[in-house]
Amino acid sequence: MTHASATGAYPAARPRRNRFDAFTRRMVAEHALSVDNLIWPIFVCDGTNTRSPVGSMPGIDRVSVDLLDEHLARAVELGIPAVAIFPITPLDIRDASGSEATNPGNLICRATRRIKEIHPGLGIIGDVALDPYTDHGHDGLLRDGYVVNDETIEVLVAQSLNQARAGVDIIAPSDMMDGRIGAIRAALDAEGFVNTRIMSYAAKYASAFYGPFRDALGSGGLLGGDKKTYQMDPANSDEALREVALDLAEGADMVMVKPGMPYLDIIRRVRDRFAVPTFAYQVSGEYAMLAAAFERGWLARERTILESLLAFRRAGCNGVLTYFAVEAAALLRRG
Ligand SMILES: NCC(=O)CCC(=O)O
Ligand SMILES: [Mg+2]
Repeated sequence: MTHASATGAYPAARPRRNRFDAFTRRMVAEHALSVDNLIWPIFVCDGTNTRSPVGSMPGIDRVSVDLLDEHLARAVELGIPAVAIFPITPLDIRDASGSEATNPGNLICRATRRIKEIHPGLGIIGDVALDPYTDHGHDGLLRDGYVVNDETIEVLVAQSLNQARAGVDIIAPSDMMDGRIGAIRAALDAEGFVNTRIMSYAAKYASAFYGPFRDALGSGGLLGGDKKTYQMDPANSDEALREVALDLAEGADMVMVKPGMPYLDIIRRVRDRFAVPTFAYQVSGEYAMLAAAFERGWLARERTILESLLAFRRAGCNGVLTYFAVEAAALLRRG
C-alpha cells in the first residue's frame, strides 16, 4: 500500500506507522502479560464438600480443604505460579486476640499441607494479619479501641512461624504494623526458615475497595469503624516510598501495593525508586466493579480483563494478585 503526500505538508514522523499491522505492533510492544505474572487468591472454608459463592464476587467461591484438589487443578494445569490463601474462620472460633491465627490446625495450615501433598510445585502465599480471626474484625490487638502495634507484632511473629512450619513458602504480612517485617524475618531465621520469603504488603491503603473481600470472610459486619490508624491514607504517595524503604531495610524480599488499579501511580513510583520485585493486589472491589459491568454487558469481558492486568505490568509490576488469574491464564494460552 502506498500513501503519497504530494505537498510534504504532513509529518515525516508518524507514530501510527508502528501500529500499521499486527506483526509490527507485536515487535514494538513494550510490555507483556504472561501466566507467570498471575497469583490467584483463594478463599478456604471449614467443613467438607463445601463450596459457597461470594455474593458480591460473581464467579468466586469459598471451598473446603477437601475440594482444593479439584479447585486448583485448572490453575496448576495452566501454570499459575502461586496461590494466596485466605481463611473463612467460623464466627464461634473468632476471639478478641485472634488466637486461631496461631493454631497449627487452622485453615491456612490445613490448606497448605493439603496443597503441598497434591501440588508440591505450586507456591503458597500465607496472609499474616489478625482480621480473619478477630471478633472485632481488626488486623491487630485492640486496647481502648486502638490497634496496638508492638503487642500485635508478637502475635504476627507467632502466626508467621505457624504458617512456615505448615509449609507456607511466602509469608505475606498485610497488617501494616510498624516494624513487623524485621521481627518476622528474625524469628523465621532463628528457626531455620532462612529461605521462607516475605512479600510485604508495604503500601496498603485504607480503601473502600475491600468491601466484597470482607463479605467473603464474614468480617464486614464485625468491623466497627475503619482501619485508618494503620492502613495508609489514599491522599498519600511519598509516604508509600517511606513504607517500602522500611520494609526492604527490614528484610522484605518482595513488596506489594494495594489496592491495584486506582494506585498504579504508586506502583510506578515504587518500581522507579527501588527496582525490587513489586506486586499489586487487584482487590475484591476492583473485581466486583468489572464483574458487575460484564454482567450488564457494559464492558467486554475478555479484553477488559487482559487490559486491566497488562496495565499493572506497564506500571512496573512483576505480578498481580487477581481473582481473574485462572480465567486470564486460560485467555493467554488461547492467545
Ligand atoms: N489482606 C487481604 C485483603 O484485605 C484482600 C482485599 C481484597 O481483595 O479486597
Ligand atoms: Mg510499614
